[in-house]
Amino acid sequence: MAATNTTTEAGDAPKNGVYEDRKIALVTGITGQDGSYLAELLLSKGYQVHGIIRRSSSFNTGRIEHLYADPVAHMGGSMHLHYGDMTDSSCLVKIISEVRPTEIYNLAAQSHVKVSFDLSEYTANVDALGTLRILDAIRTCQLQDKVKFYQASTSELYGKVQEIPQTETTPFYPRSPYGRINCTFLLSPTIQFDRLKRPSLALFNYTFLVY
Ligand SMILES: Nc1nc2c(ncn2[C@@H]2O[C@H](COP(=O)(O)OP(=O)(O)O[C@H]3O[C@H](CO)[C@@H](O)[C@H](O)[C@@H]3O)[C@@H](O)[C@H]2O)c(=O)[nH]1
Repeated sequence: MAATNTTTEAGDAPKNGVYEDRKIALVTGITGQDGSYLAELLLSKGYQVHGIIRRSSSFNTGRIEHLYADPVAHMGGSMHLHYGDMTDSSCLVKIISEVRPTEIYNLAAQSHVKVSFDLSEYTANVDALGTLRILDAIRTCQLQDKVKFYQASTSELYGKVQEIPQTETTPFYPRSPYGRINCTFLLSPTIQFDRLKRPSLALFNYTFLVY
C-alpha cells in the first residue's frame, strides 16, 4: 500500500472563500467495513476521496484496493490515503489543512463491543476524544463554516431498548463502554459548533436514524 500526500487539487485555494463547487471528502475509518462502502459511493458520485489510515505491519487496505485506478501499484484515480491516527491531534490538523475537505466523514472507531470492555480507555480515546480532535482540527483550520461533518454512531446507544422500534426520541440505554462512549460524542458537536453542519447517524445495519 502506498499512502500518498496528494494535495494538488484538494489544496486549491477557494474562490472568494467558497468551497461548495468542490467535492472533496475526507473519510476516517476508510479501511473499515462502512468506510470502504462509503468511499466507493463517494467515488461513484465524482468525489475526490481522501482516507486516513493507520500504519500497520500487515496489509489493512484489502477492502479498498479495488478503488485505486491501478490496484497493483496502489496508485491513481481519485482516492488518496494519508497515514494518521485518531489519537494524534497534530496529524489530523495537518491532513485537514492540506486536504481542505468540503465534507468529513468520521467512521474511525474501535467498534467492537466486547473489546470495548477489555480496552475501555483506548476505546474512549479513539472514539470519543478522537471525535473531539477532529472537531478541534476543523476549527484550527478555520473550516467550521465551510465543511460538512458526519459522525457515525451506533444502535448500541439503545443497548437495553426502551421501545421498539427506536426513533429519534427513544431514550438511550447503553450497556457497554462502546455504547456509552457513542452517547458522549453524539452530543459533543452540538456543544462545540453551533454552526457546523453535522448530521449524526446511528447505524442500524444500514437503516439510518438522523439526528
Ligand atoms: N485513522 C484511524 N483509523 C482508526 C483508528 N482506530 C480505528 N480506526 C479505523 O476505524 C475503522 C473501523 O472499521 P470497522 O472496525 O470495520 O468498523 P465498522 O463496522 O466500519 O464501524 C463503523 O460503523 C459502526 C456502525 O455500523 C460505527 O458504530 C463505528 O463507529 C464505525 O463508524 C477501521 O478502518 C479502523 O482501522 C485510529 O486511531 N485512526
